[in-house]
Amino acid sequence: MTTNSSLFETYGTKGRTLYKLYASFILTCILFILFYRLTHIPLEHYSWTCAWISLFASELWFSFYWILTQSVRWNPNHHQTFKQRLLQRHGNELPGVDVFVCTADPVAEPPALVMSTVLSMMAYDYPKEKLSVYLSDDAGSELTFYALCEACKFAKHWIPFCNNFNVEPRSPNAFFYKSCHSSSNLPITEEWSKMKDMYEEMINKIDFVVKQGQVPQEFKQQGFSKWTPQMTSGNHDAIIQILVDGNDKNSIDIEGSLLPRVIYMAREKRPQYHHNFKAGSMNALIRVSSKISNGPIILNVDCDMYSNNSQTIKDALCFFLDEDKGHEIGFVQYPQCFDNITKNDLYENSLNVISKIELPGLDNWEGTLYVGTGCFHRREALQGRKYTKGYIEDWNRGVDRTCVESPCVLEEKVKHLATCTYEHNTLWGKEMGLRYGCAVEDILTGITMHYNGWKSKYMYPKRKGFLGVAPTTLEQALVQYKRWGEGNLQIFLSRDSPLLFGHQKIKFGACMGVSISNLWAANAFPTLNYLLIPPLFLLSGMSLFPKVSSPWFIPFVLVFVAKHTYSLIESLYSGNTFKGWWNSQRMWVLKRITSFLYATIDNILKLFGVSKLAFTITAKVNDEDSSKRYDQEVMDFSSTSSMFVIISTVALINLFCLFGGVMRMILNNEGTNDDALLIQVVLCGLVVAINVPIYEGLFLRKDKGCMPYSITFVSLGISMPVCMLSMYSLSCV
Ligand SMILES: O=c1ccn([C@@H]2O[C@H](COP(=O)(O)OP(=O)(O)O[C@H]3O[C@H](CO)[C@@H](O)[C@H](O)[C@H]3O)[C@@H](O)[C@H]2O)c(=O)[nH]1
Ligand SMILES: [Mn+2]
Repeated sequence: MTTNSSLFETYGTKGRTLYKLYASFILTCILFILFYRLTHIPLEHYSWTCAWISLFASELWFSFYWILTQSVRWNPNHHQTFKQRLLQRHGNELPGVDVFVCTADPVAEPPALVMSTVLSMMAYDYPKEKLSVYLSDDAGSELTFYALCEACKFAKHWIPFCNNFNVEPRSPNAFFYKSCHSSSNLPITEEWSKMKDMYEEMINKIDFVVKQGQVPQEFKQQGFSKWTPQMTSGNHDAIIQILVDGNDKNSIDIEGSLLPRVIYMAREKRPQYHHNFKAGSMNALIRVSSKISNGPIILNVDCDMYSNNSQTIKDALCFFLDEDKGHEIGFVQYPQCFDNITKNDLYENSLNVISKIELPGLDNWEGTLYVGTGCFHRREALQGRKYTKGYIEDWNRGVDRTCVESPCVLEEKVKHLATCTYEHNTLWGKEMGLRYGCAVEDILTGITMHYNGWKSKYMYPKRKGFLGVAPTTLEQALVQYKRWGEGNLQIFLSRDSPLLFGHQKIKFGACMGVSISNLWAANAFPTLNYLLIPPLFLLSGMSLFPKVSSPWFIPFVLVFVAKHTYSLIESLYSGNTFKGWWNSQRMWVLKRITSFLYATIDNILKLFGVSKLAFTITAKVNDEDSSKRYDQEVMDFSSTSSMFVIISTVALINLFCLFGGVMRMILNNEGTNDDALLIQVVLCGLVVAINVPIYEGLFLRKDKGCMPYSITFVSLGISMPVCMLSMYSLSCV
């Protein structure tokens, strides 16, 4: 129910009855397939029986997984916000908002890029006295600190420029790039050129310093004394620097308006203490900010995620401040969108289907995911408070700074909150703040907040709220998914598992929906099985599927055709191209047999205490050569990753089996048996078709991005004997 006093409105998706009919149809066919498998087990020889049962097991798993994916397709939710009403009602007393930006490595995450994010955050269309931007630098790098000092100077010009010309997006990097490369509505005026020159000057300075690897003495201003020569990124004191302080008369831009607060933080690092990656830095930020600005709303972004829409804060506040439902909302998540996706999305980085279908679907169950960036939190909820009926937020919460301390005094006063030992014997990382010990701390933290009784909203606005950088090589994409798959499976196996233990705490639909990603990794073995067994048996002429003439053939074909047609429609609806869908089908296979396989193995090793948690940061820049390949949508194999061995081996086995199997059928001319092998031929043929870029990388391409020779040799060395052995041993039985 919505009244015209609501600050937001929710509506479902059209055509759900049709969808439910389709789903029931698929379910019926699936049941037929499973029944067929159970009632037709071949008992002639052992290997055939085993293969049959293994396919049955895979199909059973895929069926179960498919049922999970229905939860988010049942009725995806969408929201509309009313910012005008918000301003009418709360315009004069909007809550304080603290923005947290995390960075961790000045090489993988160049300071110039991070500053564009920071500047876009500073330039939000929001009362500046209510806005504070915190940058956590896990590398404790003076290069990043230098860049931030420069960015604060530049902001004095940039923010008034944004206001005067209604600039969008407010990341200078994205803005100038976009206005040079596409038709921008802003004419190239004198101001525009002046601003661009100023921006380039700043970037050149930052890049110069980064290239030098240190800040030249003459560039050093106040604050740099905290960096000593002995300091390393993994071993240093806590550093907190208030660069722009709201109370300071000098904190104004060139037009005399107040600037938002800007704070730099590098928490203490010592080799003997685990720093808990991003979760650790977020928790330090929560504590430090509580003494400096203490905004009741926290916005968290990754260092590459700039604000693409200056109205997003107001947009998000429409949820929190809604008189009817706002009090129970713990967080509002915006989709993770990217600026560098190519037309056909070669590595399926866009997350389009997740953003357009799955997260809105989870919203319907009041339990969307916190995905680590582009998320607004209620500070109290993030700190671990449980929701209780009648809870009333104090939106005026803040820090009483009437008896003003100087920034230097304040910096020293809050330093202890960012030390290694502060959290010892506290609930931080367990029940307070972001949760520790998981590679997807964001997902786990979101789930915990739901367990604590908070609801969440997922908002996909017309103009995207945030844009970031997606991985641009195959290896980076797979490594990122390995981390995600691993962390998610760990959640599934833990006491926080929504599917196993969440029923009483959150809606069952949410338990199912969250488990889709929790169980990504578990698809590895069933998929490998399906990619290897049918082709190897095709090679030996042994059928594992019904004949074309058998009535049991029908459910197999129906499921296959209907499921893929639907996935194509869904993909097109979510904004992909046809080729993009085809690419996503390939990545679906590649991720499952590498990232998710490794993720599963790592989880097993972790159970035995062998493997330790790691966080490989995704590089946000690449060399020119590989960027060019990415822009041209040519797959990049230029590394000797063991993942590529698996990919090549599976692709080669399918190629050999298709070739050998079809040859055998032609030579033997086994008319009746051909009929029984058709599904295997088609399956194998599709796997080969999808792997064409892999074969090109192995044998045809000569550029720097082709498959390294060592990988070609090793994968040939594995796939050929496997095919020969299986042909020989299976033909003998
Ligand atoms: O020790 C660390 C490691 C990472 N980060 C920051 O965490 C963010 C995410 O790292 P990135 O390498 O870009 O990983 P992604 O896979 O792109 O990140 C997604 O997945 C992560 C969980 O695996 C979440 O933490 C992120 O918020 C989410 O965007 C970046 O800003 C990093 O600077 C830290 O602050 N400290
Ligand atoms: Mn990232």
